[in-house]
Amino acid sequence: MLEDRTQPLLRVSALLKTFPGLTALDHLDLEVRSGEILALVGHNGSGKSTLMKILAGVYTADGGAFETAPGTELHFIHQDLALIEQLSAAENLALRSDEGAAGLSPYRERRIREHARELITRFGPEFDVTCPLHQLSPAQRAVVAISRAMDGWTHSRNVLFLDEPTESLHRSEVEVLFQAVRRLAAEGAGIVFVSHRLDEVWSLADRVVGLRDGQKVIDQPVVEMLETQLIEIVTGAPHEDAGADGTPASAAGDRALHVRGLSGGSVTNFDLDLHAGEIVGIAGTLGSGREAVPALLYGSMEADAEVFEAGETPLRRRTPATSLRHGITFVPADRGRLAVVRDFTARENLTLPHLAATTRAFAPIDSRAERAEAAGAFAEYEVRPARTEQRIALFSGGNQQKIVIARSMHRRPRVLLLDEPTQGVDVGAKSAIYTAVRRGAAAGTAVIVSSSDAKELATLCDRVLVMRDGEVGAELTGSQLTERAIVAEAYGLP
Ligand SMILES: Nc1ncnc2c1ncn2[C@@H]1O[C@H](COP(=O)(O)OP(=O)(O)OP(=O)(O)O)[C@@H](O)[C@H]1O
Repeated sequence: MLEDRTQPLLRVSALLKTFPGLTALDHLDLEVRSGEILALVGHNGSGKSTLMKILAGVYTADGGAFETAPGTELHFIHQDLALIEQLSAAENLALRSDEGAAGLSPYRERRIREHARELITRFGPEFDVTCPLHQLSPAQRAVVAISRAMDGWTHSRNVLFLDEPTESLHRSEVEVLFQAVRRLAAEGAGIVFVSHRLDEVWSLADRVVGLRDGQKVIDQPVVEMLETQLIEIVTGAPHEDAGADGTPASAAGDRALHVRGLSGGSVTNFDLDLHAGEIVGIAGTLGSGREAVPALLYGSMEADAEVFEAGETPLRRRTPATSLRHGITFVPADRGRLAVVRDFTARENLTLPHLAATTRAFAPIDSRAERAEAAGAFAEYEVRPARTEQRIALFSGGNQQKIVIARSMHRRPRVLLLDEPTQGVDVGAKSAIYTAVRRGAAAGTAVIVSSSDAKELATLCDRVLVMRDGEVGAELTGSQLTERAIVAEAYGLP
């Protein structure tokens, strides 16, 4: 244990972690001091989550050590949030505190509900704390995880690790979270913040530690850094604006979707005319309906529609299976639960939905064709490590996202529905995904992108529908389509 109060709260020395055939952490040294916010950055697969898992006791290191100051606790919010999906927000929060044991108290239910509400409203709009977590949006689940990590601290000199906590949050929600984080740091906590959003690193961090292939390549105060320098360190490549590689596809072609009066979840009377080759964004704050639109269009969320036509074909009973048959595919935000078969290899996950293409009649799967297809997708999307035979669950979060997007683009769908497509993805991969989406649109796919990232929508889309209170509040195109305008419309600002 670190004894002296002027010493760091956490010191990591020469930490080493290997997995078969790769070194995930290569003799990493790191210090976290009281009162500082440290941004931990690095490309997908650079070792950030591995470091946190070792400190949290999930993995054992193969070498090196770490120590904490007396009384300092380490708290973690992992990418997968580690919440119990079948329980409500209130119950998840009660598990963290002594309330979980007070099962006989008649007032227990009310008390845990009130406690949960109190914690959750620190981070923005209140929601139903008694509803099971799997019915909440990703952003609401993140809010529950953050509330749980900050609940019940007896003193402030703890270290809080946040692994991409803002991925599903809108900009204003991010600012609420940042204010809470800054308050904790000002009270003496050490914060380690993992993010691929460099603008967030800029606005929040005091110091930046950069990892590349498990090694520390930079450790310096943020004020001494240039943004381009940071991007180069993280990607290992000269900086190019992620959105600067081509103009948005704008050739509006045949009708892909014609929808009138779509209602379901928090959305009412949603109308859409989508054409081949168009990229249409869906923006809006948490609770505006933005996050429900792709699932409603896909049929994975219950919805009614007065008119729903794919091309010229009316779809009366819509389910994911009928959508797929009519060329409508969906990449959900919550890929860990909804988009991958965790025990299958990356190759199997890539080729599963379209095995017919690599299967000859009455013959086993043509594994050579399947392998060639997987290798091609890995190269195109820069998936790391380039091991198509590795179980998908062993890839880092961002690399899993690249695999899922590659899969859905493969069969040239009529309509591609993307929910938070670059969540957890580094700047290099973001650029690869934008290029692939534009290429798909140029080849005739109509794309819907629901995103909390206004800059992403302004960069990628031909037009953006801004949701407010479950309805389309504004449609932005041409010169009106800017990041600022999207945010202003989402919040009803002048
Ligand atoms: N259990 C495991 N078995 C084998 N390899 C693993 C395992 N866990 C992680 N890895 C590998 O270790 C490397 C580091 O992964 P890690 O998840 O720490 O990256 P990361 O920096 O958090 O990435 P991301 O930004 O995509 O979340 C990657 O190459 C990953 O594939």
